[in-house]
Amino acid sequence: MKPAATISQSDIAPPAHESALAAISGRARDYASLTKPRIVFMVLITVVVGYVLGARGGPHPATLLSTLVGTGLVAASASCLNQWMERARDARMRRTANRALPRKRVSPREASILGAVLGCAGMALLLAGANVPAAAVAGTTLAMYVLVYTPLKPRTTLNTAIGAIPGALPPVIGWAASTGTIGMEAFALFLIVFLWQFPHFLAIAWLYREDYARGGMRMLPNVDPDGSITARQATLYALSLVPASLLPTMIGLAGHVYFTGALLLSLAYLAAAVRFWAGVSDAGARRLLRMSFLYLPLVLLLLVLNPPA
Ligand code: HEM
Ligand SMILES: CC(C)=CCC/C(C)=C/CC/C(C)=C/COP(=O)(O)OP(=O)(O)O
Repeated sequence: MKPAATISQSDIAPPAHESALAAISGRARDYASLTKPRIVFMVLITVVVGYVLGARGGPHPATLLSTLVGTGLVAASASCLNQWMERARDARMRRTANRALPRKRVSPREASILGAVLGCAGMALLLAGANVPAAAVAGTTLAMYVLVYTPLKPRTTLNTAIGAIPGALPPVIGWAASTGTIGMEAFALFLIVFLWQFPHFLAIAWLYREDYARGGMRMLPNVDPDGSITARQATLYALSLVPASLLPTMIGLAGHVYFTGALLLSLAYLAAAVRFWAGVSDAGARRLLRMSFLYLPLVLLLLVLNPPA
């Protein structure tokens, strides 16, 4: 029988090419995580909706593709630069301490270069493959997110109201890419996503209030310990989202099935906010956050599926 002592490391270690592949895929995962892929995906859904509604009757696949890839790259750049700027604060918060920068799996220099390259590539693609209005809105979105919202996070609780502007501009990018203009319809899409964000991030701000305080971020729950103002604000914004959700039908952008669906969904979102307000709790905030993840994709789907009669 072969004595145990003769079993060498090479008997159990993976072959060299396999560990090299694992190291490369680990690196790729670290870089990809800097782009917050799930948020970029959701942002791109709002872009598609803006584009398709603007292009009813004749979407141009090549322009749509350039718009999506271009905006995706710009949004990825925004997240990357945001994490580069917040690396020290992210290290102090549990939710973000495991990110690639605080864990030192990617260097600040690499992240800033990646952010700049993604941003330039995305802007160039939008200019070449979409149009100037779409590129201008995307550039404004990037600048507002990175140069205004991100530096304001540790300074004022108004940061989120300002961050909601770049958050709501992506459907306008889509609309501008397909129509070359920014009109009333683009404003209706902007308004829905803008108002939708308040209950979304106020629920998050409540759930992570201790974490935000550790990181020195000024969020409403940090100056509102019993959550009454936070929950009231979430409810008021959910309430204003009810008429805003109906606007697309009123301005001839969507039909009556959309109207009914949007009414029911916005009332359900409002009910979750009211329930959170009636008895502020983590469970209530979690329900409201889950409802936010349900409301937006469904309303956007109805918008695309139900054109005006
Ligand atoms: C001021 C505006 C916003 C703020 C402060 C905000 C904040 C956040 C935070 C902190 C999370 C992480 C929650 C967690 O880890 O449990 C999150 C998740 C998410 N947000 Fe927002 N958000 C905003 C706007 C938006 C917009 C405009 C979209 C897309 C249209 C969006 C889509 C998402 C998605 C899809 C997730 C889940 C991502 C994941 O699980 O990785 N958010 N948001
Ligand atoms: C085209 C383009 C530039 C699109 C960008 C749109 C975008 C990134 C929307 C997200 C909005 C937002 C304020 C997210 C929260 O970031 P956060 O910094 O509060 O999140 P964190 O605390 O998890 O870092």
